[in-house]
Amino acid sequence: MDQLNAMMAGGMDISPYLTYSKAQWADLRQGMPMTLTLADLERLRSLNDPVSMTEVEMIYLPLSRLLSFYVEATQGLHQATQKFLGMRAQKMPFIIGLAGSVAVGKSTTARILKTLMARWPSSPKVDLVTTDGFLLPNAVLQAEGLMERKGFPESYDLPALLAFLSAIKAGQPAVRAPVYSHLVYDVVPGEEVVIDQPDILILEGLNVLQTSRLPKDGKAIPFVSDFFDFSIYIDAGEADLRAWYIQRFKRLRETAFRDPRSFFARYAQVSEPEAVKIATGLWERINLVNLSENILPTRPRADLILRKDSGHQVDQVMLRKL
Ligand SMILES: Nc1ncnc2c1ncn2[C@@H]1O[C@H](COP(=O)(O)OP(=O)(O)O)[C@@H](O)[C@H]1O
Ligand SMILES: CC(C)(COP(=O)(O)O)[C@@H](O)C(=O)NCCC(=O)O
Repeated sequence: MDQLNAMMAGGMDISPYLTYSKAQWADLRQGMPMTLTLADLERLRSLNDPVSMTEVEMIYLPLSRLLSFYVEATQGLHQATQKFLGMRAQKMPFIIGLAGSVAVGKSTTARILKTLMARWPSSPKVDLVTTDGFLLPNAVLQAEGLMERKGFPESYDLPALLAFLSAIKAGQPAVRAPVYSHLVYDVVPGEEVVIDQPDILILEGLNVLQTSRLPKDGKAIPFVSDFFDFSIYIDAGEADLRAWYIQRFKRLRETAFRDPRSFFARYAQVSEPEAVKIATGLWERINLVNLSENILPTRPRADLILRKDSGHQVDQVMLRKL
């Protein structure tokens, strides 16, 4: 600690990250071939996310190259342990955690990375799971007074998420995960996804880097991030996130909210100023509080931080060096 203080007093750079501008990061693509078409990108992009082919070239291809090195190195390390122990070679899935605020664009990034990695020459099996499936059902949230805390740590079935990750890491076949519907705003009873021994799993969600639950009864509870081989945090300023959330809400009024099954169907009927007021309220009461209390504090735990500018474009990349 004394040494750390001395370094800080001496003005030494002790940031654990290397920081790259967009252009510097883009250079690190090197020979990584473009394997996405514009049609692929249009299919992968979420509502209100203007991600472009240039963004894929400059940001996601270098990241795909970096991940290909990490996956190979991690598999090599795992094989070394198995060789040392005289064990039969067994596959160990590489797990990537993807965190960030509501409306930052995690889903689009996750789907682009999944597709790019699945198209590596080794054709790995890549799966994507979102943590919303592990939210407690609305009936439970209502009974516990947590409807306005959806997305907060206490709104998830953490033991179920940890059991899921531990089964995946152990290489178990056909591991099941529950499914959430944004349309009905609830977990879908009886619906599940089956994850069958992937080479790579992306786990995407607001709180995947969170650590705040302290051991109960002296028993240590693992963090979700203990299962990660690599983690990414998508970062943006609060004013931009708020604007994107409200813009998306307005666009959802013209699309998903028109579906009579939509939990928010009533918001398709109100005037636009009224809808903006409702979206601002949801942002301020729920998502902003969650961002400042539970999500943003986890940013320094990520291996890589993608920072977006107000146009939704990544303008800076920070890669952990320590
Ligand atoms: N009320 C809603 N109805 C339908 N789709 C929604 C709704 N809210 C969010 N979505 C969609 O759900 C996905 C996840 O959204 P979110 O949790 O805000 O994360 P992110 O924007 O970081 O991907 C996005 O693809 C978004 O378009
Ligand atoms: C479903 C979510 C909690 C995101 O869950 P995640 O997949 O990140 O675990 C979020 O998109 C959400 O709906 N938040 C509640 C407040 C709101 O309606 O905006």
